[in-house]
Amino acid sequence: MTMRQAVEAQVLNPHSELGEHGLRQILTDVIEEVRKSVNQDIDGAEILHSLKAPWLLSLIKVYECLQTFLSDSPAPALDYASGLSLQLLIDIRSLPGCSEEAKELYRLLRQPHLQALLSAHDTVAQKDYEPVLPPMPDELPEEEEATRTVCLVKNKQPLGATIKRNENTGEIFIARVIHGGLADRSGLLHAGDRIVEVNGFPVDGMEPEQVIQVVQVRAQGTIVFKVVPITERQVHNQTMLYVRAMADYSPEQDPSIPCADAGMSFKKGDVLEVVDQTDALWWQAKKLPDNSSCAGLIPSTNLLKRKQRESWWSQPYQPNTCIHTLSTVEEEEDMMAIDDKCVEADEEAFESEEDDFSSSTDLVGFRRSMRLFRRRSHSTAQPSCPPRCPNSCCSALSSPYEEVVRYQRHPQDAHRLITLLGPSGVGVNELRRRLIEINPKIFQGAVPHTSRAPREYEESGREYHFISREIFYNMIQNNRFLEYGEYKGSLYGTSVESVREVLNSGKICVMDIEPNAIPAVRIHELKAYIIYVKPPPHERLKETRRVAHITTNYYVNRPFKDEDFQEIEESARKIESQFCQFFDHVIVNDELQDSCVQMLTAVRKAQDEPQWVPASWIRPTNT
Ligand SMILES: Nc1ncnc2c1ncn2[C@@H]1O[C@H](COP(=O)(O)OP(=O)(O)OP(=O)(O)O)[C@@H](O)[C@H]1O
Repeated sequence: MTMRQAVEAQVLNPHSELGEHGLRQILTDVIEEVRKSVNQDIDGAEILHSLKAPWLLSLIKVYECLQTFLSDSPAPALDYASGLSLQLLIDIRSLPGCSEEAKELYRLLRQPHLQALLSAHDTVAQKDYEPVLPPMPDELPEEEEATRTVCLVKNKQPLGATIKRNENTGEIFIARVIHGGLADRSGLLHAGDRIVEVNGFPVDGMEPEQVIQVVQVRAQGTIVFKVVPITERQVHNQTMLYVRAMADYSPEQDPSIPCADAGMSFKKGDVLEVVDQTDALWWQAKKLPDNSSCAGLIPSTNLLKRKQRESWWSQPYQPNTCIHTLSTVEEEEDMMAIDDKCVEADEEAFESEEDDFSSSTDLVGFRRSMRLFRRRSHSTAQPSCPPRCPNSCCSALSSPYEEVVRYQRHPQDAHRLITLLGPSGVGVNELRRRLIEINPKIFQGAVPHTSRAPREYEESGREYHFISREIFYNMIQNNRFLEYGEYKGSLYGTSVESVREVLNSGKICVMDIEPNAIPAVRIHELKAYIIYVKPPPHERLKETRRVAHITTNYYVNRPFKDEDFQEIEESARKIESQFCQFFDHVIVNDELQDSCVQMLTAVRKAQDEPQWVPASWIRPTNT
């Protein structure tokens, strides 16, 4: 007999029991029938015919059974099963010589889970669902406020709430509840609740420190708060916000923080998840990657800006950094001991030196010229931003927090610009050169512009874009340069177009920059990934550069001296302290081979893995 026949037989014999098995059969059969019908092209007559099909009749019968069951709600046979079982136990125990069956029944009835089951049965049978509340006092004083008693079980972790005192009334209030802390997780204490008692001690008139002492008496165990709940709770402003810290912050050094223990320290470059911005002054945030469930207090943007202005502890990056200067770097004037064994450097020497490295057009002399220009200009006062700073770096960098979002480059999108940054002599150029050499089909530098005349062997668009001074100035006016400068009477610069050209060709553009150019490359279009090349510890620096040669302001290729190492280290310290918040990756340039491998890995990550990037790159902001 098939399943379907069985079901139909059941329908034809209405007196047979519709047991669980039968019901399952009916439902299985119905599903089967429906599946078949769906696959068939059924016309109207067939649908009508199927209305008297046995499976449909079975289904109707099931429906009717369910309806009957719902209308006759089941009533308990008795509502004192636990009492009955107790009586039974007493009776069995008093039997003089009881049978094995009676002993077994005694054992069964004594089992705690059976007793619990019978008790639950009685509770349901007696519909005894409400808690027993103490009787209401007949006469309640009208002005008495409704209080709530809150018991929290503490296990060494902090309570996760701060308190404040109303100076006029002396009343103690919960100032804020820390996101993810004990009080927050309990859901019973809220900012604005008035604390009346702690562990039975009335707290009105106490100093907040005294209240804390009462709470801290018990490091562990139950703490009982009697509170008058706030009537209108603040709506928590919990929009998801991720920021990168552009300044260091230490609650221990901040006398204005409401509760230093609840504060969270952070360093430049840390990514923070702001979980609560309800308070205008003190936000709550977690440091990513998030290891703790509990948030900490951090100053809001406005408050931190104010603190920075007051310059208490942090020295934010002063954004007068565009190297938009056309001041000519004069010939050497400063005193410096000349090493006779070395070749004195001039631009020509640098350029032929570069040409010796490789015939690659990426390795033109611009970099040396540019670096020399930069080095020399570093000793002079930094120019300030021109009125129309091309990259609005002033506004972007003066904020102590930069909003960031997680971004992963789509394979079809242009590559991110790879920028290398580091103290002069650390090996930025070496690493950049090696990267391009590894795979020139993938990596390429941008062709710079210059106002100087081409040499015999040079071709415009290969070594440089050779342009007139006027055109160069015009490009400066139109903010076309990521950075530019003047060296020995000629202008040099890297334009956005040159970088764009490389990116549009599908290659990865690799560029070395000075810190001053950071704002110019951190833009939506280029999405620069900044790799900082850091010197290794002093001994390793000396060891690895034993046979290497440095090119200084004056000489090409002379062996490294102790002063060079000191200069590199000093410059590294300055760059790190001012700009570390912009580093996406740090490579310690110890063994050259290792550094190259690290660089390839970093470049792959930059292009293929999600990274935190400024939110303004992804969506326009109002700032
Ligand atoms: N890890 C390393 N081990 C040994 N030598 C290195 C290492 N990195 C770089 N060098 C060598 O150090 C010298 C200086 O490197 P490089 O010219 O790349 O410096 P730089 O950071 O570009 O500075 P600058 O812009 O002033 O030229 C070069 O001779 C280079 O080969």
